[in-house]
Amino acid sequence: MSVFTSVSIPQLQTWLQDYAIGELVELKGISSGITNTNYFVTTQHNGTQNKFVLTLFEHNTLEELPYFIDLMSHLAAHGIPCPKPIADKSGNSLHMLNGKPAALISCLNGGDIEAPNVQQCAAVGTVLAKMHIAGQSFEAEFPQHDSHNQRGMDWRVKTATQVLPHLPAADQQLLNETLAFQAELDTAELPMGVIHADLFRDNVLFDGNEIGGLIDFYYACHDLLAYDLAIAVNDWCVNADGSLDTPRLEAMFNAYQAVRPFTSAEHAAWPALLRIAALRFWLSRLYDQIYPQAGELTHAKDPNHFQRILKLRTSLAKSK
Ligand SMILES: Nc1ncnc2c1ncn2[C@@H]1O[C@H](COP(=O)(O)OP(=O)(O)O)[C@@H](O)[C@H]1O
Ligand SMILES: N[C@@H](CCOP(=O)(O)O)C(=O)O
Repeated sequence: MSVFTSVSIPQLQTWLQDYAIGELVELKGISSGITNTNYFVTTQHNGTQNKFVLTLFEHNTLEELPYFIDLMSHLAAHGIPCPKPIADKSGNSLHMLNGKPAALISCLNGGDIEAPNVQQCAAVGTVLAKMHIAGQSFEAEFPQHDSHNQRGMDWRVKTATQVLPHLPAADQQLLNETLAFQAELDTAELPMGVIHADLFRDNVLFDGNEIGGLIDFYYACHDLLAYDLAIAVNDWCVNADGSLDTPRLEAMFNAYQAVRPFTSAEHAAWPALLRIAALRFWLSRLYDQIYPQAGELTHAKDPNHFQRILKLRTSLAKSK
């Protein structure tokens, strides 16, 4: 159950008085999700019912959030299917609620899929490339935003230090070898921009083979564009043992290239980026396992899955 901060109906009714979205009809906690508190909110306005998602941010300060709110507004305005933040009567989309920063966003259609098919992987490749392109005008429009990378190189190095003493010798060796590899990796020629940074299957809503939308932009940041595709490939295009499934990989990769072709430097770095992307999620899952947050982690995620992926991507990179 992922409602960490409860909101009562009278509390929300008071909060919604600043918005022009009508009367509250229903408030329903969302059980999936592991980071923030989310509710479905239904209102009635001029005889029409509208559905929204209310998010209470459990780990971000109010100051950190405008980047994500402005990013979603920008992407939605540029045709990327993603939630649109709802502004109040004064034009503000961020407010405190029950001691937490909170925002209302539009509710998208569809649900997440466990076992994606080739068409769905292609659709993700296409939308991710379009998002990367739309991100360029976002960075030009909002140069003042500090896009803090919560899971970048500094975090990976710090987290590795925290988990290393708890690992068996073989995993320590794998981790040390990968840390040395990422420190040596020359990324100077690789295009950067806004990345989603966590485009896993649970962050894309599908209606059949059609994308309803991308959600959970709260790791978005300025980083290597091809790394974002590597993150998605490592979740969407793998078999149960972590090996890459060629038809899904080709579908996602080619669909991405059709919209934003890789540079030759990105092609050369691709095996390395798959490896770094595996490291990032191995580390976060290890950290959550070794240092569980009391009452918070409701859906434990298996670090060994990403250890296997990292080993496989390491062999792949060495074979190139
Ligand atoms: N804009 C949205 N439209 C529809 N459903 C949403 C939307 N945002 C979140 N959800 C639902 O809420 C769930 C949790 O959201 P998510 O952002 O992944 O939470 P967390 O950040 O806590 O992991 C999603 O799996 C999805 O079912
Ligand atoms: N999609 C990730 C979870 C999000 O990352 P975290 O750093 O918040 O744990 C996963 O499946 O591990």
